[in-house]
Amino acid sequence: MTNRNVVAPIGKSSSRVNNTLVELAMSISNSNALPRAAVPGIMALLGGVLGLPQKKLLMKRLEDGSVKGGAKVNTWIDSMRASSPTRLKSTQNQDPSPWNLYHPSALNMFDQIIGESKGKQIVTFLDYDGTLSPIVADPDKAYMSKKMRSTLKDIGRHFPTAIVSGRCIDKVYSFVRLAELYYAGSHGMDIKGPTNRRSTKKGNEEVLFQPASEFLPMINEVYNILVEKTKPVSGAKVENNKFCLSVHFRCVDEKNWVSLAEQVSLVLNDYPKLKLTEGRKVLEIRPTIKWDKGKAVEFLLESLGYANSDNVFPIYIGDDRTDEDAFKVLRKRGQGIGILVSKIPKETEASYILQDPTEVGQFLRHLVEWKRTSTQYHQL
Ligand SMILES: O=P(O)(O)OC[C@H]1O[C@H](O[C@H]2O[C@H](CO)[C@@H](O)[C@H](O)[C@H]2O)[C@H](O)[C@@H](O)[C@@H]1O
Repeated sequence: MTNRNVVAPIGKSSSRVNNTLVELAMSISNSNALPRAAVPGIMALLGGVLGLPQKKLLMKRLEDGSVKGGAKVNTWIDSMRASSPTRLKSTQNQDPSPWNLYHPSALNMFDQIIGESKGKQIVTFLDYDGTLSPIVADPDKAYMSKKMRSTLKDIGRHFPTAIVSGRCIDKVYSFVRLAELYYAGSHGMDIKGPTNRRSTKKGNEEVLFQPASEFLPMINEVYNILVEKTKPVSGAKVENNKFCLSVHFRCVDEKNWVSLAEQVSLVLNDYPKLKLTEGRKVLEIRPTIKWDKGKAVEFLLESLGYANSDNVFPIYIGDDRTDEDAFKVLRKRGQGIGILVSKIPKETEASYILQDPTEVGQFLRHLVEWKRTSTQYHQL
């Protein structure tokens, strides 16, 4: 094939073809299916068929983002894979590895944890997906079990309790349906307090804090763009979490992950005020404000009157990278404990481990039982 066969006549269609070639060149450079050594040759070949303006465009795009973007896209994908590996190797029933030694099971260490909390008010902070509900393919069907809900009801009766989620509050509330709890949705950017069940049909309406409200129009705009751009990718799903968005990869064939991530990257190039974090087979887009689940925990502790108190023992349970911000806050305060929900070793600021939502349920029921018994003992 000669260059002449590829280059379209001068005019609009020529520039369209050449712009497509620029996109193609970027996809090739970003692709991790090709050996890196092959990329310069292919780029040179495509460079040969492009007109000068497109060459300049290609050079510029490659310089200020796309090759860099390629590395970025691959990092996102590696990170998503690491957060949710397909083949899970349980950490239980293995020889104790250093990771198991440094991050023991919160169930095995229950008595020690309770000992540490002595004389202090326990406050529980619970992530939703992967912590209270098992990970499922369809994010709209991530229901909690009846048993978990009744455990959560008991937990809320005995301890101030907040659900801290990447989801929008309405969605997470529709799964939990407990008006007596605090909710920090959109990664803590939407905080609401308990409400009197009779005063509102919907449940939680008491807004405490919304630090990203000015981003609402931008988030909606990006949501609409992403829905359009990702339509051709089979299995891709964009979820509007009010102050942030999730692009789901779970049902997308892995060979299409790079091109889906590239689409997201291209859209985000036009929105420097938004940033991206990686979760479990999901890319999460949110405002670049300095607010996260950790800040939400601090805000809630302050609202509960424990800003500078030594008499509080927060327990934060979560499974995701975004929960690390909360684990860090507890470490920094030197108060309470972080519990990571994971079957595999992960880098974490949490002190203890629970394997899955079933173990989370067991741990929470132990807490309820302990509280009931100790209250009865004090009443004697
Ligand atoms: O902070 P979280 O409550 O853990 O929210 C993080 C994301 O959770 C949801 O996605 C995850 O769970 C889905 C249902 O099990 C699963 O299909 C998806 O692959 C997981 O990433 C939620 O849908 C996202 O919007 C949240 O950002």
